[in-house]
Amino acid sequence: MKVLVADLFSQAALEEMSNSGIQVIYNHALNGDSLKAVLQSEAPEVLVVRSTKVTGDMIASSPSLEFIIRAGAGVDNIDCVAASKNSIYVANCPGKNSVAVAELVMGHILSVDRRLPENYSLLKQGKWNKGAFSECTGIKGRKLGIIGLGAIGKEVSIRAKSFGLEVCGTDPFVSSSQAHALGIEYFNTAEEVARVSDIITFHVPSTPQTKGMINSSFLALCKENVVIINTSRGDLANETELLRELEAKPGFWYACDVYLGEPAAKECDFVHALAQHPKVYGSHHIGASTKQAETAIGLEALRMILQYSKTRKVDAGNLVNMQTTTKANVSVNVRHHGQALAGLLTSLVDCGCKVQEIENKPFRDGAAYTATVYLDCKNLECLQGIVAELNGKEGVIHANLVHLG
Ligand SMILES: O=C(O)C(=O)COP(=O)(O)O
Repeated sequence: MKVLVADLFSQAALEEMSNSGIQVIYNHALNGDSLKAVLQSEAPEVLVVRSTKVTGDMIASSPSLEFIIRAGAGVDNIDCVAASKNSIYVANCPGKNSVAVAELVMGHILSVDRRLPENYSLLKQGKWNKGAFSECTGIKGRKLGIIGLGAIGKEVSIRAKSFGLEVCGTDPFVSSSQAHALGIEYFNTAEEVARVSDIITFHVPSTPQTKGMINSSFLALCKENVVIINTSRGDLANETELLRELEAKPGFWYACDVYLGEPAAKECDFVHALAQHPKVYGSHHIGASTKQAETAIGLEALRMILQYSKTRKVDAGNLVNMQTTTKANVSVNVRHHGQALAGLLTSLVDCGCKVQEIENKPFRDGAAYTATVYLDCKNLECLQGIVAELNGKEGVIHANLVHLG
């Protein structure tokens, strides 16, 4: 099997890949036309990228391609629709860079609070000004709002709590009971989080629902001195409105790792109104750029490549295309409570479903239980299997699955 790795990638994973008999082509400088040309000339079956853009045009003109791996979390740099149309799998490496991103978020929180970048720059200019920083608030006891309680949001919460922050959050795919179990105050909407938080950090992918969500109306709900942190994607912010609010509200600060129109080149000039704004602390999209995260991601990509070379299959949990996000409702009528519901929930989670809500008032004999789950079509098949199995179980009168589309 031939694998093209077209981005910076873990050396250990590259070596392991070659040792496993995989033919590896490694060229992290490939981009745009040069990537398209190598896809055609080398005809790899697998392509591994980080933020390098994989366009529909590249996909359509690479008949050898079977599998694209995003060595990271977000897959918005890959034309997943074109990949699906061409029967090419796309998979990511969920959770493998979460700690690295959460660590960066803590860095930004502390940087804004203690004005670390100004501290450095004054000293570099040969100036001492202890008095300039006496207004810093401190973060203990302040409220952190987390928009998106997935793998990264959870890691942020763990670290924030150890700094004494109170944590609240929202996520349509996480139930209030799951959030409470993590010690997170749960809200149904981002707007509710905005009203109560001193610092708000975003950990959602770029989707039609999340694009532009950091805008004037969201910021109007926030406290005057709010700090917003965006390490997710640049397009979550409406940068024009954000810049206007930074001017209008003296106490409002923004810290980010991501920007609209981020350069494809690893090193170049970057003149950007937000990045250069005095009340914005920025980093260079380095959230995942730790050796630890790179190794974890590299090994996960390697695991998938080896699995794919043997079975031509991709783990459902990693597969991000060939499916649409869909909603289903599962109801189970039980004759006696047994383990039916607990088992159902575990199986749902095992098959990759995110349980949104469960009306599981105290177990009662003869009761009906309902779970609304968001899942992938791929997992729908798996869910159908679980429901069929439940119907054969002792104590279950009837299990039903309604696909809500
Ligand atoms: O994993 C992600 O979604 C990231 O944004 C990390 O980006 P990178 O792999 O460093 O280009």
